[in-house]
Amino acid sequence: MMKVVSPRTRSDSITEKVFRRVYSNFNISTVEDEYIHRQRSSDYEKESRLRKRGLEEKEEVMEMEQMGAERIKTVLILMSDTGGGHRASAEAIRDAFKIEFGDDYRIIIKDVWKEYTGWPLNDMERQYKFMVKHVGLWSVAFHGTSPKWIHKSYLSALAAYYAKEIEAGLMEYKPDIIISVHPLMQHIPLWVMKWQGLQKKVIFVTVITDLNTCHRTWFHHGVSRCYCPSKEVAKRALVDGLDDSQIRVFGLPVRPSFPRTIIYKDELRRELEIDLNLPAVLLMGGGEGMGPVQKTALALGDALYNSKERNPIGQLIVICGRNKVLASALASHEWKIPVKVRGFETQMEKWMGACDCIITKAGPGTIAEALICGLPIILNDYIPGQEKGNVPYVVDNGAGVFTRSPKETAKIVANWFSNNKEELKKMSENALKLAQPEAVFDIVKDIHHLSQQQQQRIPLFNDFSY
Ligand SMILES: CCCCC/C=C\C/C=C\CCCCCCCC(=O)OC[C@H](CO)OC(=O)CCCCCCC/C=C\C/C=C\CCCCC
Ligand SMILES: O=c1ccn([C@@H]2O[C@H](COP(=O)(O)OP(=O)(O)O[C@H]3O[C@H](CO)[C@H](O)[C@H](O)[C@H]3O)[C@@H](O)[C@H]2O)c(=O)[nH]1
Repeated sequence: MMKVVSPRTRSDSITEKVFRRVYSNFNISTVEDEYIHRQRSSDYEKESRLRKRGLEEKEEVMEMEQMGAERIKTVLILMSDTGGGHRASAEAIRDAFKIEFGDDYRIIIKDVWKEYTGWPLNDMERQYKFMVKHVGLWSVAFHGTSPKWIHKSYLSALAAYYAKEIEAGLMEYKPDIIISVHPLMQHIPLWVMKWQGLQKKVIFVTVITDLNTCHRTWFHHGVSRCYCPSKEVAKRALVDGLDDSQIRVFGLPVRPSFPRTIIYKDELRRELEIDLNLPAVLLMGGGEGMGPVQKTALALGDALYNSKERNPIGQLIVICGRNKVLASALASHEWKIPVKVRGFETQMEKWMGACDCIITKAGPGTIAEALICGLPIILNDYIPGQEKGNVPYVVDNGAGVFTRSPKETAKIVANWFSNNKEELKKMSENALKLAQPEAVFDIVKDIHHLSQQQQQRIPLFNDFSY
């Protein structure tokens, strides 16, 4: 039973103000009842004092109504550093919330599994890294866990085992909205929320960060929304039984710094100390520096050097991500062309903006960012399973080519930089056509809309339900 705040026990605490807002009708009538009662039995002075209080109370209720509308909402984004893609999307969503809604939302990005649970959930980064290094193992794990009964039974066992820890992790921040940007972060939190009776009170949405052949763990029927980056993924969601009303297709969320960086190539090159006149190719392999990066760099070192005229026809930028072994091997090599070897970069939009084309494994984040920058893409590898479908996504849309051969890759770049500039230009135009720079803004606006609808149905639950 809720406590009724009488005028005599009035307090200025926000909780009570909000409380009184929710129960305003009850509260006002209590004030009036008391006023009438006292009017009958007491002297004039008391009567006028109470009347004044009653007016104050009504004013306060109006003030509280305004406060309620403006109350800061908490958004918890669930992700894991299995690769760099999930964090990049989480940060994109955080930044877009900030740009669109200022301080109306408090955004928290967390790997709740890592911080609150035990093995195997708290060790996914290492397991993922190990499995994708042994692609056969990853392929078996990815496809072997595709049937619902397999991943559901395993995940439900983990949810039951870690229910208390996960509940503590999720509820520490009292989120109004939970956004999952990871394939293994639907089932467990939704089950735990159901057990705690919070399912109707906390909005739960999934933002899928794979462009095509994604894992089925992304699709959970209990979500308010499932944001799909492409029509292909939306089709899979429908086949998996999600309702049309749950699905939205806006594109993959990319950090707003990408569309918002005005690309003055010369200025970026000056800032990054890159040669102003030579065409530049960017070589990378996701957040972990995966794929045939080293061999490709060496092949480019040869192919971009005109040995007859003894001058380079292009330059190379290699971003090794967290792969320190790769970075030190490349840094110690002697190059005939200008080469920059970098580790994990936090301003990828600048490096992409300064280059003319990109070579990468088929990571969805890198692809979506490169498209926004209008970079023709050479895909030189893909992780079986979730990245396989990214190859036709790029190639069939004329935004790039696929080859696993480092020599072939180097030849294509040398050709683009010398005889075939037209093809490079055409592919750049196709890349820009495929880009969806507004996706992340469309996603946060839709979540905001959901949250407003929720507030109308269950006003300000957050102050009372946890
Ligand atoms: C024996 C049955 C095992 C069923 C396992 C089902 C679900 C696993 C859930 C939690 C375990 C935590 C281990 C996580 C390993 C890291 C996976 C990861 O984080 O992948 C991230 C990656 C994108 O960044 O995710 C995906 O693209 C899709 C996720 C695919 C889930 C695959 C999980 C496989 C884990 C262990 C299974 C090992 C062998 C399975 C062999 C099954 C043969 C029937
Ligand atoms: O130095 C670096 C290197 C990379 N990045 C960023 O890291 C992200 C890499 O993401 P990708 O999706 O290209 O690839 P990852 O392999 O790192 O991502 C992982 O998550 C993805 C989902 O988002 C896919 O599931 C993918 O298969 C999986 O390996 C990109 O945003 C890229 O800009 C940096 O910020 N700095």
